[in-house]
Amino acid sequence: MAGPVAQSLTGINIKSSQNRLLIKNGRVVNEDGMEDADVYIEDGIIKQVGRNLIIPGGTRTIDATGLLVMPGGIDPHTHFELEMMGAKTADDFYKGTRAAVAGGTTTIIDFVLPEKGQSLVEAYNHWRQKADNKVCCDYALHVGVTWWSPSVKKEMQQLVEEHGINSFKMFMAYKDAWMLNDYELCQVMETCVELKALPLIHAENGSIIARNTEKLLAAGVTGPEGHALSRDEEVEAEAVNRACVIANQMNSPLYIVHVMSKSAVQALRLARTRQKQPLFGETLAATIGTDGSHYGNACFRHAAAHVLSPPLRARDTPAAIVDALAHDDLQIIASDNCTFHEKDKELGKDNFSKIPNGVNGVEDRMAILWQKAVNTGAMDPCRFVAVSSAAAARAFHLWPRKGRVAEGADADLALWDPRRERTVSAHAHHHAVDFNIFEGTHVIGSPQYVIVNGRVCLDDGELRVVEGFGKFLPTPPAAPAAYGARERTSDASDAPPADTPSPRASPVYTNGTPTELSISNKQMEGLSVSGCSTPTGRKMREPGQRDLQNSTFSISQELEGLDTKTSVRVRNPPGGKSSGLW
Ligand SMILES: NC(=O)NCCC(=O)O
Ligand SMILES: [Zn+2]
Ligand SMILES: [Zn+2]
Repeated sequence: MAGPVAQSLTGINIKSSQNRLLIKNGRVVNEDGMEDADVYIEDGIIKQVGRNLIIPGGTRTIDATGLLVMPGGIDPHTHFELEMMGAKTADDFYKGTRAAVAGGTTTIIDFVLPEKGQSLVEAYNHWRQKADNKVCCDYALHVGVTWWSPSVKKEMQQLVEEHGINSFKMFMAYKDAWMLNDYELCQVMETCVELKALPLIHAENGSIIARNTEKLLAAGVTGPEGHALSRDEEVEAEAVNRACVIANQMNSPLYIVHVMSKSAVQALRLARTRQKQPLFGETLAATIGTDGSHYGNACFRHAAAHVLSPPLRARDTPAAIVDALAHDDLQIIASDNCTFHEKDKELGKDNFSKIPNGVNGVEDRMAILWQKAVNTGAMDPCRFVAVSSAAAARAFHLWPRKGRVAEGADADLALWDPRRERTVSAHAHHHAVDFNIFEGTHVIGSPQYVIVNGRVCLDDGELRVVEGFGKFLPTPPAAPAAYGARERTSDASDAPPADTPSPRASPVYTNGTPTELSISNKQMEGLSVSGCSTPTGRKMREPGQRDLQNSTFSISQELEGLDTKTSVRVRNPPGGKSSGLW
């Protein structure tokens, strides 16, 4: 008798402590505001957010005093278990998602990349097989359109309608491998519009890169420095501009992956003034956390470890890219985690064009962003949440189930300690690879707890992930952020579908026409815009924007005198003027 009773009692205890969780005394941060509030979680879902909550007995309590309770990070760009350029990435779906969770990321979106001529659905099934039993956190998938034919078009439809895919990546680079020509890009984008899927673009001019590479090799430049020389900023910016023009002609929204240069940001900024449909810009932790000076390192291993495409840029680029993220020229930060062991990077020992492309980032993305953007004062914690989580949730139609601390949302949380100090190192990271491009970077701010679907996976600094615990997230088409913007005339029209949880507070949007919103200093007196995120990528321009950088606010109020098609929710900070953050 004693055995079964004890077992069942233990079972109850385990069940209750796993299923019920109270996070007390923390400061909840969303993209549009912060509040001191407790968070109660049951069965993987956030059930209550507020003060003086009534909580059932047997609930585990985490004291979050001094911690920021933020939505877990969403990294919309990873490559786990990818075979590329004759090598296979070091991080598989287990080690990759384990590293993600260690750094505060609770959802990743990986890329299915079919071989030329391979069925897209077959490649998708292969990716599901690789990932499903290994992921430690939830994941979704983009599918690459690496070749084109009528059968590919049919399979895109099948993937959207039957397999939960709502985004397709195209390459303007990797000539003779994944690259599509402009005519093909037009057709893929048209198909995306028909399916209400979001087209993603790797924007670099592959033909110029191929020719430059031939010339550099002929001139005896074979080392990793040749990688950057073969594809300078102009080569990226031209492709960004061309991709935007093609999207505009096809009347398509567009998402540019891994924007790496100031010139590319400038091209995006210009395009956005004329773009008819939403335009998203993604950058990488690598871009803000390091720079292209490493390509000149005499050690091949060191220089090659930094090779990715587009390449890292000049030393002034990281600060400029942080600024672009802070001011909504860019909306999202990803990692493009694509790690290769030293022996694989050596495939390009005598020819830089054969170095497998890719770096780490899924683990350190959030801490690097915090260090480079929040600790420097470029960004407030709300904007941090927007670019590291909420904006990706919106773009890929996971919002507000993901990317938000709110009743009804998935209990994916990063309990962030803004005082926790550490030095990034390959000796301490959780990647499979033995090199870290952020080696030696001192960061202040890291997660102390990470909760994945209600399970405490980083527990007071100790990593306790479970292989296969995560699940595949089907992403439906017609994300409002990509396809709903033109119809939107008020916050209400952006309401989530009936089957998704409603957020606690209305998000901030500019919407309607593709004009830039300008707010005068007079209009801004005593007011702060709530959050800085705009799902359509529309910008809020000077002088209003700067005034908003360090603001906290609570009471909603509509600004008068703005274009009637533009609805901006503003909040009056307690006491009239902006106060400190936390
Ligand atoms: N970015 C990179 O260098 N490697 C991963 C493949 C890609 O995203 O282009
Ligand atoms: Zn790419
Ligand atoms: Zn990539």
